[in-house]
Amino acid sequence: MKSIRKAVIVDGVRTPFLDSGGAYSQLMTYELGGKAIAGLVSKTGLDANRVNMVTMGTVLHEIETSNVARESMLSAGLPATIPAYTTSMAGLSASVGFANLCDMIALGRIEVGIAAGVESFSDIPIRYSQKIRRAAMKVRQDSSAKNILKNLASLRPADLKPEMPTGTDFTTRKTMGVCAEQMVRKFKVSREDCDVFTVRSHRLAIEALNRGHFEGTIIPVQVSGIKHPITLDNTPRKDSNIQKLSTMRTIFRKEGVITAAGSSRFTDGSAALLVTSLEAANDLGLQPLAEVVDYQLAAVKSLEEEMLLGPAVSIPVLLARNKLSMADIDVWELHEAFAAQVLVNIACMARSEFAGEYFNGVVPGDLPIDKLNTWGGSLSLGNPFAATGIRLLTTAARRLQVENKRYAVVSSCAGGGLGAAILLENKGGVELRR
Ligand SMILES: CC(=O)SCCNC(=O)CCNC(=O)[C@H](O)C(C)(C)COP(=O)(O)OP(=O)(O)OC[C@H]1O[C@@H](n2cnc3c(N)ncnc32)[C@H](O)[C@@H]1OP(=O)(O)O
Repeated sequence: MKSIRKAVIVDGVRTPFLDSGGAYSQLMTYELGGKAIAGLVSKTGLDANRVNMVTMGTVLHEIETSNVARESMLSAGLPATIPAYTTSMAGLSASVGFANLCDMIALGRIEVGIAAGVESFSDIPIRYSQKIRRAAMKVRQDSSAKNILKNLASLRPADLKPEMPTGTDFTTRKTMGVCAEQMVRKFKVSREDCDVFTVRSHRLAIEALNRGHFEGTIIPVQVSGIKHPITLDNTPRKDSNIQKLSTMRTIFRKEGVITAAGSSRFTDGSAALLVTSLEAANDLGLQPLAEVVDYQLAAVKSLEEEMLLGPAVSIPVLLARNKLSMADIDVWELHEAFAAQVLVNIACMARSEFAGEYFNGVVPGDLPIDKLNTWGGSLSLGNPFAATGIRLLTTAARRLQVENKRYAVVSSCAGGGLGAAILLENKGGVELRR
């Protein structure tokens, strides 16, 4: 067994993120996933033969390509000899693949990995109802005309209705929006603060774009039938202002705080990131953006009241283990599932009334909003679930270099009451390859 080694993030890319139902509708999920992997290899100039493992997270599994990681890397033209596997942990699906690769690097099992994520809400697995599925299985066992007729007769017109994935949590039978509103009731964040946070997300995304922060990391995607390659996200909105947002109706609860604007949208996109051992990066002549120090996966106690409290249950544990305080972190990247959900997590960690229940009486502290998601977030950039995890890591690693800071924390909530926090450290200046 080799000793523990350092994993480093070399670089990351993503496709433009597009509202679902748009130009990526013609692509199957694996094709979209392949675009990010191919873009990463091309951007870094990596000899693909040096890649030891590919992971790809996805939430909406397409049955034909159940190991979407494998199909995506093959469609990207990577050598077939590289193993690839798909990771699934709701909104943390890509993050857990990334964490796996870091552990494999630390243990000396691999040197070079690609961690990717993909989501297409335009090609979702729509199923027949359970009654039809059962009847089909019975006919498969006995395909006599008598049995076919018997099973057909057992069906009602309503059974023919296809089942669409609804985004409803299986255990609680509630949508994420309803769950977020339930958290708002306990942690008391205001509609006004949610609107301000949403406007900020769009403003910062547009500013980051104009300042060129995404240059080179958003790879152009050519889709057949569309004349020009797609080069930009279509999600940030210039009309996201307080005047407009304050008049919008709430979506998930009449007396609630969450509007369409304050919700991340169903988005298509993919992202990929190169993670290597420090030695391999040196050997390949690649300058790492950041070292991966540690990560924490966690889950909440109550799915009813805390579904999207993942950051608040994972960040304090991660920081305590690394003897860091909230104030030691200069770069924060949190997934914005809903404006209200981000504010609830911040409130939970900052307010003494929750310290006893959640943190053994110790208040983790204030998460400085001026250091949070300063290049926009999921509200403005969109939320192709698994690809978001990789976008957050790439952004955090690049922000560390652009802002010349030491520590970054990336954190996400996820369906099923899951949460992750990842600690990155900048170990030296890098001239960003744009
Ligand atoms: C771990 C996790 O990530 S959990 C989170 C998982 N994600 C989710 O659950 C997704 C939640 N989101 C949703 O369900 C949907 O996006 C919804 C229901 C909130 C909204 O969907 P839609 O009804 O399609 O919203 P739509 O895009 O039509 O917007 C409604 C209106 O608000 C306007 N609007 C939406 N966003 C903005 C904005 N940021 N600024 C200004 N106006 C806006 C639209 O223009 C539209 O106006 P119109 O009616 O005049 O055309």
